Amino acid sequence: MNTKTLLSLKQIGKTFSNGTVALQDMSLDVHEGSFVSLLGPSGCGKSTALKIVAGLGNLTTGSMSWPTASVDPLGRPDHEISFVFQEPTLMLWATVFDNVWLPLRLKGVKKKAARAAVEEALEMVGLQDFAASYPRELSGGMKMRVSIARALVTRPKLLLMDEPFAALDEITRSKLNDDLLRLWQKMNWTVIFVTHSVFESAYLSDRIVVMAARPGRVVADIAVDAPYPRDSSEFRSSPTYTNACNSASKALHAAMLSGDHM
Ligand SMILES: Nc1ncnc2c1ncn2[C@@H]1O[C@H](COP(=O)(O)OP(=O)(O)OP(=O)(O)O)[C@@H](O)[C@H]1O
Repeated sequence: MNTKTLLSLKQIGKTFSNGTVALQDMSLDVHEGSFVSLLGPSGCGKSTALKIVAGLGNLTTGSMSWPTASVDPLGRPDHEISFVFQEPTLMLWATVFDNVWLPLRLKGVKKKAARAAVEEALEMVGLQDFAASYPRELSGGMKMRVSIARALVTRPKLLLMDEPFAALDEITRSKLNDDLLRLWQKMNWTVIFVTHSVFESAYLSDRIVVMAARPGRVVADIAVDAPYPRDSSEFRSSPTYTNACNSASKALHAAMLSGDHM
């Protein structure tokens, strides 16, 4: 396993101007190529942590560093992060192709020059035949696939996913879980995945970081020591999966008792 540290958070804290302590003393080293889930009750700071990693929010205390990544003069990783949100956030008036082209377009890449990359991204998520479709013509799962294609068209090193499948039905979610794992292995990404689901975190990740609220903090760090690819039915009935679910459930339960997140 790769043990190079891609991202290091050292005792980071975030207090919003209204006084809410969204994160306190959060430390986390994320290894290159790992799949880390942030699991926790509502309000424990999962999204805040993800936004800070994406450079979308400032730290109040602590530090964040990228020991192995190339960085710009402000210390931000250079074009290597993509973000996938719970809502696909597609442009409804634009075709699937144009939606996926957007991140490249924002970097000044013309449509013709972007064509190969967009087509490759669509193929990776199984939507090569839908380039000319509009979002209204797609199912919820397909819209999320477009959102993932848009995230991977820039070939990111780190993929940040904020409850990407939470709004989908169980079957679609399970299929997208498998497709995500397949892509993760193929693309050699590092993934930080926010979820409320113990089962999803245990199925997907090699590490589950459990957080508690008020103040948002890390309360458990659970390794899911099983190789990939994970055969869905076999892995879900394995002791490793069951133990990971039990440990994560217990930690989550304790986290919920320790916070007044109701
Ligand atoms: N811009 C903001 N201003 C003030 N408080 C905020 C802001 N954004 C988030 N918070 C608060 O910070 C805390 C952490 O929020 P955050 O969205 O990171 O939690 P979360 O774990 O992602 O929750 P959920 O699972 O419900 O999405 C919450 O108490 C939230 O109300």
